[in-house]
Amino acid sequence: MKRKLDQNDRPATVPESDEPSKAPVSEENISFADFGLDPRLLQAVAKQNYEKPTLVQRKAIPLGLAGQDVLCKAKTGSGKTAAYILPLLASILRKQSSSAPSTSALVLVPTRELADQVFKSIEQFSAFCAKDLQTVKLTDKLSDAVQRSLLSNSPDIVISTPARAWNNVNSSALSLENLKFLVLDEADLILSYGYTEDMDNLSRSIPKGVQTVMMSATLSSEVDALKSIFYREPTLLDLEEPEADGEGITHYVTKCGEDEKFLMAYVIFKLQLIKGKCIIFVADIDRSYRLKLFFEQFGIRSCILNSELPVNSRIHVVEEFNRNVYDIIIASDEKSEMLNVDGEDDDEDGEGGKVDADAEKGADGKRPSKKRKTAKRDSEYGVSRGIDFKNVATVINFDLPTTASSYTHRIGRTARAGKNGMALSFVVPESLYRKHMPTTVKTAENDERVLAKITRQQKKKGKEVKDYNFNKEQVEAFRYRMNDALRAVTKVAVREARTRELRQELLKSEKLKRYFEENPNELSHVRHDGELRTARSQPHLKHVPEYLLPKEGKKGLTSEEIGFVPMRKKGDRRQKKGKRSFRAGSRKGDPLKTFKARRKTK
Ligand SMILES: Nc1ncnc2c1ncn2[C@@H]1O[C@H](COP(=O)(O)OP(=O)(O)OP(=O)(O)O)[C@@H](O)[C@H]1O
Repeated sequence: MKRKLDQNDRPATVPESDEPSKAPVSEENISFADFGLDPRLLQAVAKQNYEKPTLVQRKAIPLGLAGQDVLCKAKTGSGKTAAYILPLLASILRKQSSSAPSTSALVLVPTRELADQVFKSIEQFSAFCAKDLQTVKLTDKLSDAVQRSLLSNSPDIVISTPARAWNNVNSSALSLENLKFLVLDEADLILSYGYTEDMDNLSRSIPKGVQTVMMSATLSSEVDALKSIFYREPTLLDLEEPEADGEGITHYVTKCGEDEKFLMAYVIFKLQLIKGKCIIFVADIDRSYRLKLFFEQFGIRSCILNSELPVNSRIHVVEEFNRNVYDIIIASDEKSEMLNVDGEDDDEDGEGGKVDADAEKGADGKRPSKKRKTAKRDSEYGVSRGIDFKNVATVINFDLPTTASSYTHRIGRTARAGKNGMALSFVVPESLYRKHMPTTVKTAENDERVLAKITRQQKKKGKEVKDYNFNKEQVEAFRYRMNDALRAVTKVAVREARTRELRQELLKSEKLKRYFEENPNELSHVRHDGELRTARSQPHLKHVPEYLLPKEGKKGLTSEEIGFVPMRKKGDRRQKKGKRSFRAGSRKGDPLKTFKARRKTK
């Protein structure tokens, strides 16, 4: 059995290259060039401005290049994608150009969103050798005939969910006969999405000796189960990166009643207490529309992400968010909602997944009928796992997730690639929980108990979960307006908004489908953060009257050190415009100083 490596081990041997031998390079100073990668790959790495490999890349790339099986656990946002893509591409480029075309690599992912992201990463890393390899992703909404024709040329790399991959293998459209490289990205999630049977089937079609790499942010019993598809014992990389003081994520919670969540969200966004881009997680789809309509009342623009929306729109929303077109995404994290309806206990270390899988699977190992009934939802949807939302300053848990593990993945959307970020969670105390939480959101596990687990989980990582120092008295001044807005957001308005958005997005999705490949730049006019206008409009709410604002400005609402998370890089579109940000102490643009909360221009 191969031994387990940890981060203190010296780097695995860098494979031989034709270059004359150099003095050994120390672990920390290793560069991408030291891996002996194909120059075309190095060019692509340089184009992405990656200066140095991250820890997971330093450990996993040499193993991958040496042909070893790897099972790797590394934290969210640590650069796992490049850690497997680079060895995968290197292995394909080593293939004899004279050999007959065949599919050499299969990348299995749990969601369509992730498939799209992996596809784009492969495109970026193969930018200088694009003519030498072909990549196909099978997760778009394509007919079987189209998928068959895509596969007819035996593309070098296929990216797919296990279900799609198996369908195509089963119909002989995809041959895995010459497979050399298998990747399971977000490995622990693959089983919890109900792909057990597909994985079993696929494992029988995969030839022995295929190099297998599994990547995950958590190690769980699902990963153990998946190990059975390995033909060799993998090298285990269990990497825990030390965070320097003040780096990474700062965790805040604020205890509040159900309606106070809306009050705080209003104050936070209308008065720009939090700067930069933000993802707000809510427990279900209706809640996301409720919050969006609520924000609309105040002229706060936001986009929605949920499993009901067409996949093209979902992908486009993430892309545009990453290009800084939008500031706020409201995402319903339906997996965690559905997976924990029975309130099973979860693992405190955030290494969970078992609960997810057990709750998700029926006795036959398939997804439960509850899910089949909601047929319109895409079972291959997922945003809290694996998606690389860029430069997210804050993750707000408007509804607390039901497990500590789910918390880890949600907050992993911020502080990625060595940046800083903030997580703010609204926690409904036990006394109010039973009484006021909507039944759709309520679970057997109440917020306070989940919070206790999260706190323990973070403590083990040396992190503190702090109180968000909100001056509740000052915030109270805004309650009247909050109530006004919330009254307009009726159940009927939410239902209509949901239907309307779906209709609009289906139309947009058609457009996106037609133009995605040919004219990606022409899509800038397809926005996803328009007003739904199904709630009664109250124009006066869009302005913040002077008398509501505390004399001390922002300080009157939150303590000085929280809220602002500098995230922007040079050359950022919005930063260039310089429209929304204001410096501390400057009156210009600060709604608390000018007493005019400005609406974002369209
Ligand atoms: N060596 C590097 N230097 C700078 N940035 C990097 C490097 N490697 C990766 N990144 C960037 O870090 C971000 C996170 O990378 P990636 O999505 O691969 O993380 P991950 O570990 O797969 O996260 P998750 O577990 O959430 O899927 C990406 O924006 C990526 O471009």
